[in-house]
Amino acid sequence: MNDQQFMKLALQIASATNGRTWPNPMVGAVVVNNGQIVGMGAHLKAGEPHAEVHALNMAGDKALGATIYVTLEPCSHYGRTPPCADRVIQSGVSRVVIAMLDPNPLVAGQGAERIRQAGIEVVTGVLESEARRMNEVWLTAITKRRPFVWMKAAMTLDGKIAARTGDSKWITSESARQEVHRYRDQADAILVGIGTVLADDPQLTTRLPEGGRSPVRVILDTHLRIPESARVLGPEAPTILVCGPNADPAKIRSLQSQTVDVLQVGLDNGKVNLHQLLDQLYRRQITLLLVEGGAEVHGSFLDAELIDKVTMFVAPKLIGGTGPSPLAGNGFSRMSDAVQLQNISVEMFDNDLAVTGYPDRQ
Ligand SMILES: Nc1c(/N=C/[C@H](O)[C@H](O)[C@H](O)COP(=O)(O)O)[nH]c(=O)[nH]c1=O
Ligand SMILES: Nc1c(N[C@@H]2O[C@H](COP(=O)(O)O)[C@@H](O)[C@H]2O)[nH]c(=O)[nH]c1=O
Ligand SMILES: [Zn+2]
Repeated sequence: MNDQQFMKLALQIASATNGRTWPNPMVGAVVVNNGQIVGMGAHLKAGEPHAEVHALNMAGDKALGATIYVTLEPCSHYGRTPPCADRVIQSGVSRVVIAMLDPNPLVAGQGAERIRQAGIEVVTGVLESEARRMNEVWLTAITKRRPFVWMKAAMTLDGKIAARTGDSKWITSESARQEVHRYRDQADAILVGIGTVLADDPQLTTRLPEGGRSPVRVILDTHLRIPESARVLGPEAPTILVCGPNADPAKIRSLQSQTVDVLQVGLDNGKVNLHQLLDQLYRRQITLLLVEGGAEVHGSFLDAELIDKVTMFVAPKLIGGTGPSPLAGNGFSRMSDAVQLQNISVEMFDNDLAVTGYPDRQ
């Protein structure tokens, strides 16, 4: 096997920890001596040992003269764990192959430099784009200091998220909706607007055959119109109600509970300031925010240029009429100003399409 194949293995081990290492990145490491794998490991949970440490512990003295493949530059700082760069140097490996440098300002090339200074050969950029894509969430969070925003919507072929009566059950198939629960299982938080709560009374929990973890529920509700009976106020997952500065204090107190928090943020012409909201959510260590609608919320995230990834489910059915489309808000006046999506992928769930893309940011 060559460098790319061993790095591919390290990436596969890392991606198996999807959604569980936050607010840390997913990282995998493989130690190879004379073409034989002598150690491998992944970072399993923030605060626990890093991938390199697991792999080098497994290799033991077989690390001597070996090559270590790691999907992220060995760290060089004392966070919740000691620096991997030192561990790598002590291990006796003679070559370090890195997929991507670590943009965390605490590391940012210093790890690789320290290893080079110790006279060890360092190669970088092997399967770099795969490594960046795998940690797209963490990369956005660590560089932009806000959660990665993943917009998910579902519409009929004629572009509606509900009938003109508001009825929306169901647009997509059971298997497409199950895929959405796998997104929720990965997400740290899920966000909807009060309109969706009033229309659908959603639970917004993760309900997979194998269980899954329910994200924090974030409800944009500027004037706290949410009824006390709303299912999202239940105890099965934490809920953050986001309202404006002049919401009724009595209502705030009546809504607060063991699992319900009320977060007041500033308003931008009558709507929640999304930059302030994301800053507050980031402070709560939320790095992947799944935005599930409705149209006004999606439109305001688009207007604020805060969408990092889009998945649109398209069901091959026609509802007709003047029902709502997936994105409202201000939008753009010219088609040439439309947000162009890149790195498009299309999946099918029964007859439903799931189109995923990334807004192309110049
Ligand atoms: N109506 C449809 C969707 N509707 C999405 C709305 O957010 C809806 O309120 C929630 O999905 C309901 O959440 P919960 O199941 O109660 O946790 N989303 C979809 O992907 N397909 C559809 O057909
Ligand atoms: N998970 C991971 C790294 N994560 C890096 O270290 C930071 C977290 O440090 P700590 O708080 O000590 O866990 C994280 O933000 C990222 O920059 N580095 C690595 O060498 N290998 C790993 O497996
Ligand atoms: Zn480390």
